[in-house]
Amino acid sequence: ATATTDGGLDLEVVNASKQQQQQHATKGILWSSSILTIYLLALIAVKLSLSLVNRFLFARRARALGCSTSVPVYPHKEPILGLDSFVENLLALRGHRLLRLFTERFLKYGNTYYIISLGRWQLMTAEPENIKTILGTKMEDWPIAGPRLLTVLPVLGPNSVFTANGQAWHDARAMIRPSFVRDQIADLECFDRHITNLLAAVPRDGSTFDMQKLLLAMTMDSSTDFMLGYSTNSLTKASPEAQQFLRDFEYAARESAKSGLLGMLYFYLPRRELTASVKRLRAFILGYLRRAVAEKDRKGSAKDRNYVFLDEVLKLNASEDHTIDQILSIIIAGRDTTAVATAAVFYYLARSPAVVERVREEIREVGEEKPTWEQLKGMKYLNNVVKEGLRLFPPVSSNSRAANKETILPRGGGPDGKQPILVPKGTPIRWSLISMQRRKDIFGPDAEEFRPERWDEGLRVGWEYIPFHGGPRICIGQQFALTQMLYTLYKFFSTFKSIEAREHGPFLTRSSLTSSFANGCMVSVTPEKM
Ligand code: HEM
Repeated sequence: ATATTDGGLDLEVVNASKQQQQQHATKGILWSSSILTIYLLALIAVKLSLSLVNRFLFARRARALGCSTSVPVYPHKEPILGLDSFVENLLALRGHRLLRLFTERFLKYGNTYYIISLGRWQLMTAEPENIKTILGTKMEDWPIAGPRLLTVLPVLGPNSVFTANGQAWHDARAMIRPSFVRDQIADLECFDRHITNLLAAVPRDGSTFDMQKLLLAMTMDSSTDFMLGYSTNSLTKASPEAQQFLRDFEYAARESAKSGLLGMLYFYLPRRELTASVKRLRAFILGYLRRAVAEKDRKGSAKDRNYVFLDEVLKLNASEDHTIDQILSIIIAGRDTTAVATAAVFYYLARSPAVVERVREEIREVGEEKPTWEQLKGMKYLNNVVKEGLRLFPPVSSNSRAANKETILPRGGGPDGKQPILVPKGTPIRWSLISMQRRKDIFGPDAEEFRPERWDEGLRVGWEYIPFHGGPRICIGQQFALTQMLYTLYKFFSTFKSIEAREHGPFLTRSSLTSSFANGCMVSVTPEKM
């Protein structure tokens, strides 16, 4: 290019070379984006082929192991993340119909089926043989993991009896087991004190009250009494610290349920309030722990009762943190469950006057103001009433685990769902006790009805009825809970002639750490002594 007076050629030349540069750049971009596209397509193709190969190999292994490869699948409209079922779950959760939705799906798709849960295949089951395998015969293949772990992890940490697996779980369970031997459970003084407080709080003028709320207060009072030796006394005169403990406990339980729902996402959300609540909960227990240490050798302490869990645990010289982990676990495991299970019995009794009459007859036969453990256990009908309540509304209505290796479940495959299936490593599984314990093919056509007499008619059940689960991790507080329920019912129907339902809407349940009545258990009583 030569110079001109106005420099025009120079400009043209510059413009031309700019254009060329731009063309080069555009070509470069196009080139690299096509390479990227080819690379991505190749990656997808490789992934797809690998997944097809894996599927093929998996199916071959399954067949070689005698497993069926045909397992029902939820008919997703959005089959990548499974957002359709997720939204359906969320809506049901908000409408307090999640448990009902689980049951409806089992009726539609079979007692074991696959569903996508936020991009991940998950198994659902209401099959006793599968649950027996997960909790019993192949427990090692199905540790506490996935949603079940996430739900309690923020509050209990990884070393509590309720969250740990393997040796850590063995150690934690061994630490608390001696505290649940029969002699302790049969000490009814503690229950008596708190049921007396509950009875005093029941309105005598026939007005409506929430039985579930009273029972939640009572079980918190009795479990803190049993564990710490001092009760929160929420039914009578809760101290400001006890009131704060109750608030923190409720808050932590609510937040835990959220973490179960949101999964790992929850751990990225700000959790300052939860951290503060958990810190206060632990400090509350620590206060009693240190007091127990100080009082260990001192006589005549001001404790509410003679047998105290904490005193027994101190003998083991475990660290403060470890002890607090276990105490918090037991309160979380035992408080709401026992309250809701008892509320469920009241819920059904409030709708079954003939059953109440039989219960009162049996109480009259015993005729004691304060029955013994043996007398309570000998009350056949009352025990059946409790059993039937726990069948229709087990407070741990649904639960889950995840496979830590490729493993076999005995049911779910083939046209009748009765053949074994091979489950890939990492698969989470959720079971629904409430759906299983209401199955008509197990409990008969009237499975949805409250009929305690069914337990006297030769009904033979094993893993079909497991409100406390089964296997090595069976609820350690089962006898504690049953005794408290029997004692509560005995004292209640020694005091009141009848109980009436004051709410007749559908059976709505709130799903949190455990299940509960979404709108409480609204009843009134007839204030007449026997
Ligand atoms: C009606 C009342 C109760 C019901 C329905 C119930 C139910 C259950 C269930 C289903 C489990 C197994 C959870 C799992 O493996 O994921 C469990 C575990 C447990 N429960 Fe209960 N429970 C009740 C009351 C209690 C009480 C009163 C206590 C203690 C005072 C208690 C303490 C525990 C503990 C510590 C575990 C963990 C056991 C382990 O993993 O080794 N529960 N409970």
